[in-house]
Amino acid sequence: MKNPREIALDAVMDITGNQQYTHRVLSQILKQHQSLEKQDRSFITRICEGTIERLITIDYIINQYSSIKTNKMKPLIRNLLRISVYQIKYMDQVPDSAVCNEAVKLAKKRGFQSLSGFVNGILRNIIRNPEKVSFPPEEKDPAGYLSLNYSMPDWIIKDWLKQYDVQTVKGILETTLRDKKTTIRCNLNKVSPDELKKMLENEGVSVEYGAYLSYAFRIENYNYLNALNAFNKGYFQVQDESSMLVGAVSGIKEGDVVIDVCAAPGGKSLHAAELLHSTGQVSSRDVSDYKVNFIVDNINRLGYTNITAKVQDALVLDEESIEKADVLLADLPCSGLGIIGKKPDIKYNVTKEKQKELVRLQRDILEVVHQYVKKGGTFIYSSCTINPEENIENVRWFMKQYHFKAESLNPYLPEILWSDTTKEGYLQLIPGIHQCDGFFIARLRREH
Ligand SMILES: C[S@@+](CC[C@H](N)C(=O)[O-])C[C@H]1O[C@@H](n2cnc3c(N)ncnc32)[C@H](O)[C@@H]1O
Repeated sequence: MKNPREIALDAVMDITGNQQYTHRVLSQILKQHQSLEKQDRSFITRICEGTIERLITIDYIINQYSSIKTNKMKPLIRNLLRISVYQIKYMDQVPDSAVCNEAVKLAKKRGFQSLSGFVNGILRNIIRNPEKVSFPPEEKDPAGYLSLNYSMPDWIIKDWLKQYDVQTVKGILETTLRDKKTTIRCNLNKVSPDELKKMLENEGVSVEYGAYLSYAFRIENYNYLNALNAFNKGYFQVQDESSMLVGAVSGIKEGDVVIDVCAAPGGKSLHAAELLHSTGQVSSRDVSDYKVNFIVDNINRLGYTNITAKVQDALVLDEESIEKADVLLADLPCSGLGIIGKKPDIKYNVTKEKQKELVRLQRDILEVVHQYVKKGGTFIYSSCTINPEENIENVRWFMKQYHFKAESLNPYLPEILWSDTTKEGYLQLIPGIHQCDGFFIARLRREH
């Protein structure tokens, strides 16, 4: 029988060894161990997510106490040390000595009797001599300092420091590590925001209002979503407020035809269906059956009747859609640097080369899908990244190629989000400056 620490160790082994996504591994593991208490589930989740999120910092710390560097250690020992250091440094509720004893027991249980002394020595040394860790001085090496302190690859920090001042970069990094609430959109077709709030609170969930939209809430203290009545009844959809702003600025009117070309799991399509108030039609598309099934599940749960989902590769022209959309949503695949707080794996997987490939893919998709917009229709381009090449530079490129004009977002946005760029038709949301994920939205109108 495995205890929660061993389950967490196996999850971290799987994530780091097989390059699996943290959220997928966690959801599989938690499904396999459904009988676990809520407390144990959150303990496992916290250790896995936290260890992956802080991996650069944790390895840096271990390497200051060990003559054998983490990349030369046996994978089990390396990951056992990693989850233990995470608990020692970032989880106050666990006594350090217990973390150390449990790690030694686990090393023995997993066949590493001979290395249990090594594990014990390193962890005891970290506990006894915390001052031994030294980070590069911030003034001399800001990128190195920020990278090691906030566990972010060096090249990403250097890129951000070219675009933003140090305080903004720190804000992004701090928010990314801190902000762990789930944001939800109230399904106004079924329930009012106040009713939803009461219902969730009656189910023991902590609920806060969103920062920008009256139908957005931030929730925490629930076991899992499927265990909530309000979720099963389709009273809400998990969606970040930044992503809800796409619906807010789309200007969708009753009777409109909306096409969403990269839609799974359906956040923006479903919001569009709601904004149509049971009229019009949303065609929600993604590249595979696997992806489209997520949209279908959400349509069924939320109970909208004016939306259909189908497999359609956005790179392949769908003749029947040409000039059919009053509103086209293109929320394209991107480097995801705005949602690292929710998906920590992104920061380790993305590279400069991958970002360049994504820009090419985004432009290839735009070349095809812009044809679906009616003359005079609206085109909303969005992404969940803060990389300008995938955002404003793509929009500028697009406007040079095609007859589309940017339009002010201000009539649709809460005043607090107004800026020079929103007047020009685009909004770059930055974690730490804005109270939501990093996200980009541009609103364009087809001229002829
Ligand atoms: C940023 S996500 C979309 C999120 C979604 N709009 C929402 O609000 O829930 C990008 C999506 O693009 C899809 N995608 C990638 N390449 C595609 C292609 N060639 N055709 C259609 N969809 C594609 C991915 O499967 C992914 O679901």
